[in-house]
Amino acid sequence: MLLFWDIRKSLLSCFNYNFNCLLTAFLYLVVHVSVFCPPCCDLLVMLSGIYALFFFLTVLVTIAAMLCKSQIFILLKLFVFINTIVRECEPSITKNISMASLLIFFSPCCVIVTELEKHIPDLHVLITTPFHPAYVTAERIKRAKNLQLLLTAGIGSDHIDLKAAAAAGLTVAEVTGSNVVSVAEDELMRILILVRNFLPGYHQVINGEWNVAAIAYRAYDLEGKTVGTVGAGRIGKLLLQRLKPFNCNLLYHDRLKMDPELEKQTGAKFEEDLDSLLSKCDVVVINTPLTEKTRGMFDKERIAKMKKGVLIVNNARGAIMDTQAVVDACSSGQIGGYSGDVWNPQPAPKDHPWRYMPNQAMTPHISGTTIDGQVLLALKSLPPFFPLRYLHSISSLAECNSNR
Ligand SMILES: NC(=O)c1ccc[n+]([C@@H]2O[C@H](COP(=O)([O-])OP(=O)(O)OC[C@H]3O[C@@H](n4cnc5c(N)ncnc54)[C@H](O)[C@@H]3O)[C@@H](O)[C@H]2O)c1
Repeated sequence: MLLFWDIRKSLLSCFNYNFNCLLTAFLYLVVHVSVFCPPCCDLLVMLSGIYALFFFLTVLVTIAAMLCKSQIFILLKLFVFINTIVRECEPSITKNISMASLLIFFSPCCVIVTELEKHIPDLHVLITTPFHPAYVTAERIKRAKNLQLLLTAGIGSDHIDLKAAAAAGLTVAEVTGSNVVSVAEDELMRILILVRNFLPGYHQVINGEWNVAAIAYRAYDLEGKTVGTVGAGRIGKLLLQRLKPFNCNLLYHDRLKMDPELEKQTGAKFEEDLDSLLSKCDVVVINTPLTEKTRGMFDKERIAKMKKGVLIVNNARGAIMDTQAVVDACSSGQIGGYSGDVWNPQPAPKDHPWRYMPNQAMTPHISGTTIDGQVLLALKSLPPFFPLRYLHSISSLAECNSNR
């Protein structure tokens, strides 16, 4: 699979550089030889035919390789999770799983969901992603008589009915710590987008407008603002570290206090009481998992306790928010801006109200799916399967971009 990537790279560079050079040289040759040696024309026509055939084949293989690009990360994930099985599961589970019985459902669009329904009674292992989750309901678990392992390709297994999985004796595993940098960076970006009122300016450009005042009246500097993270685990801590140079007042709320050294390094202050943190923050970022306790944690009453015009970033899970309460608060101005990549449910239906509420900067579930995030996800688990040099060869941003 990685070899294929390299083939694609060399084909593209051949196409971009070598081919252009060769073509230019060839055209020079045709013109010069035809002028000075007319009988050679037939030979040149034949050579042109061979060259055109070569070119046509190159284009075909390049297109095929480009189409395969989207499959590469799916395959990377596959290897990550096979490794997870080997490392994290009891031998009693893994020894019964043959590769033939490992059916994978990464993207449950309607066709694949139908496939999932069809195959679920035969599955031993089911791999799903939080990005486009196949909701593993109690009903599906009940039908999956052979299921032994549920793997999540990412962080957060709330799309799985964990109680039903536990009752059925299933192991649920996920790749913790995998794409946390990608999510933390994305959160920083969203904070700036909201604080600087970036999106209306962008829309003005698209719409051929120019109205500085319409943007500036609600654009601020981040410096000096109070920013709080609800949940300071892996992602929350990375965010606090990244916010430190912006000279904000940093607060965090979590079930657990951070290591004093990290508290000192980031300057973040612990707030034991959530509502106390919320009443102080200009910007609130949500970084808790979706659990029984956090589901609907931000309802109408809690949002009302926040500062008027508060900016909220939520890349954790959509269901931590009360959907309608967010819409109402964005409309009334209680929430000054809401941004995130997680929805309830996913994929968000076309009529999801968050698509149409004012002052939102929402995206599909993309914060953890950068190229670097996916390569890192693989790097954390792949070494037993592949020499690292193959992966390093695709991790440079310039290289990835030049291959688009
Ligand atoms: N949008 C994405 O692409 C994406 C990617 C990765 C993770 N996530 C989401 O982000 C969440 C956090 O990821 P992480 O890697 O930082 O997880 P983590 O387990 O390292 O951190 C979660 C933190 O939340 C705290 N917490 C849990 N319940 C709490 C509660 N009721 N009140 C206060 N604090 C509570 C925990 O103590 C922990 O410190 C994941 O569970 C997942 O839902 C989203």
